[in-house]
Amino acid sequence: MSDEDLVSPFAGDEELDAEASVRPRRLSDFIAQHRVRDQLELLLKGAMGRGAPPDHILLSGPPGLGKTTLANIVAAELGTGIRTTSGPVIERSGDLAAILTGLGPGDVLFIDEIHRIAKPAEELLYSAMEDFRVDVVVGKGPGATAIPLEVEPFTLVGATTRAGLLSGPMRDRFGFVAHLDFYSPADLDALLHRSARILGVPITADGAAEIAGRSRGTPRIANRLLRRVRDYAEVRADGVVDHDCAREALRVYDVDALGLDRLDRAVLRALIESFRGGPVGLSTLAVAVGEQADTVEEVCEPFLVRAGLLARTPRGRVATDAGWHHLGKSPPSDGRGAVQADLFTRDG
Ligand SMILES: Nc1ncnc2c1ncn2[C@@H]1O[C@H](COP(=O)(O)OP(=O)(O)OP(=O)(O)O)[C@@H](O)[C@H]1O
Ligand SMILES: [Mg+2]
Repeated sequence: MSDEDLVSPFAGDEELDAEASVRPRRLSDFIAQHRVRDQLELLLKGAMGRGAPPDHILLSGPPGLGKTTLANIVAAELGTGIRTTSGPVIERSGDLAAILTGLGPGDVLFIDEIHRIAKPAEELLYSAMEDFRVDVVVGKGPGATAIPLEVEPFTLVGATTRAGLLSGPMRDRFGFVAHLDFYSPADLDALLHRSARILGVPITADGAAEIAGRSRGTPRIANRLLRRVRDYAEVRADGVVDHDCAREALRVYDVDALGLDRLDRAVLRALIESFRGGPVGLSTLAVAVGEQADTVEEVCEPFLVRAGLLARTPRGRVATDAGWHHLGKSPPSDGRGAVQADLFTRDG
């Protein structure tokens, strides 16, 4: 992963091992998200008390907030096996039928990116979820016959970053839907102390706070920044992650006080310096920073909008007052920058 991607919410290929070492295994280790944790605990304990698998569970929320972690925790709490697959991998309904009929009683089937499952497989999943049986069609044309197969009672845990793309019938078949929200700096602070303890990295309260504030509300980013700051602490300092060390390390990696990286700042700077705060169209803005419009829209903008620095208006992108202040500049006195970040989140 390049340092450009240091604040990306997506996991890099070589990052999974590093993540596994600090991934919470039980509900009691899962930091924050108290509402979801509470509800899940009731759901799981209730089901265990009855000796039946719990309702199917849908976990939705942005990348890096703990969906895969929770899916594994569900199986650990239930004491069952877990079979993991993902929507894009299941191309044919036969693939899914094989997975379903291979499940042991009470197992958890985790389907990541469930909104990307192919339609025929999705339909097969409906009957499996509802009646614990699937009809496998053998042969083609008029001679095709449907062979009903039993599936052991199981719990489907689906994860999606795009709950809106899930079909209605699919969503209706989940008895429990949990939406994960971004974490507060205090939550990330607790998370960083936990990770540091597991990694054996000495960390001070203000060191953790410094990293937490730059982690964009995302555990994956907090853990990643911790790993980079640890490198710095071990190579250039005395090994302790304290405030100065965290600040210096993140300066080296170009992650600023709000968690913006170089490209995020370039977008904001172009908007303010080249277009006087906007409004300006997405493609024009993208050309100004020498990036693809898609990259600007999908990688930079969501966080700039969430941080209240940029707004999408029907006439184009606009820097908010906070955006001007973040670059150490005063917004224009005509109040153009005063647009509320949350007023126009629709695309412009
Ligand atoms: N509540 C939490 N407490 C402690 N660590 C967490 C928590 N949530 C997430 N993490 C850590 O953050 C990392 C990313 O979490 P996870 O892989 O579960 O995210 P995800 O929602 O599945 O992301 P994606 O959408 O990219 O699949 C994990 O390594 C895990 O250690
Ligand atoms: Mg995941």
